[in-house]
Amino acid sequence: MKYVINLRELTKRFGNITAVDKLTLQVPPHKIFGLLGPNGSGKSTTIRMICGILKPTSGEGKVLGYDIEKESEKIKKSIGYMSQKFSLYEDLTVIENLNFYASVYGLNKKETKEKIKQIVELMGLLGREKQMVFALSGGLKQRLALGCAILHSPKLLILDEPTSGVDPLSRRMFWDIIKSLANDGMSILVTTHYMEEAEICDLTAFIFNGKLMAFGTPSDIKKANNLESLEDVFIKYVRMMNNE
Ligand SMILES: Nc1ncnc2c1ncn2[C@@H]1O[C@H](COP(=O)(O)OP(=O)(O)OP(=O)(O)O)[C@@H](O)[C@H]1O
Repeated sequence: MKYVINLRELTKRFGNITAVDKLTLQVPPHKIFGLLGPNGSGKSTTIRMICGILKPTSGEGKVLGYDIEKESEKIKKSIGYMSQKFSLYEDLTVIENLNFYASVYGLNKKETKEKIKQIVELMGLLGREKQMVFALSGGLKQRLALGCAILHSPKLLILDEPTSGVDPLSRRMFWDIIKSLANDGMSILVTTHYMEEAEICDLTAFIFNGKLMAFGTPSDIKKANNLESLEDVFIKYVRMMNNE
């Protein structure tokens, strides 16, 4: 497969608001792809269309080779999704949460046992299997949520602001895991407001008012703008959009 995400002129309007405006981009496999933009720029709307849960007003898109309108069920089964809200059951233990998601994904007994063992180790949750989720720190909850999102070994993992509200050490550990998943062949789409995280991505896209402003590697985008950091690029675009 040439592209895991292939969008052509993808557009979503809500009444007279154009949340996503003729978005065209292609993301090759095995990359960490960062979707960047200020609040309300259209990132979540784009992600909802990519996941097949929101129909575009016009344009088209393929995700893992599947059409986002006609084959949304196949997309839903092949992707992993984690948002800042974590979707964990607070009154269940770590292992009960993992078992629950394994059954949702239809894993058999043997797969469940093997996969959970692997994930508990990878996420640094060894020894905490029987702890209740409500008693875990934000960073541990975040890694457990990530573990639940990858139980079915998705080819594409979508992370919507996954590190909001967790401390710097937890963020560092989280990104080390993301990098190792990408090294093992997973493709990753991540949105973040932290530009130092965006610098880690292999590819980034900046969207403002639903429109694509830049797409490329962090170093190409910095070079094209003659700036030293993605934070400077981000600020430049915000000022341009505000006509400052
Ligand atoms: N269901 C909806 N109905 C009406 N307007 C919507 C709906 N969903 C999003 N919007 C509008 O579309 C625009 C893009 O919103 P979106 O949530 O995609 O932005 P975002 O980049 O994800 O923002 P944030 O960083 O705050 O999560 C905003 O103006 C928002 O108010």
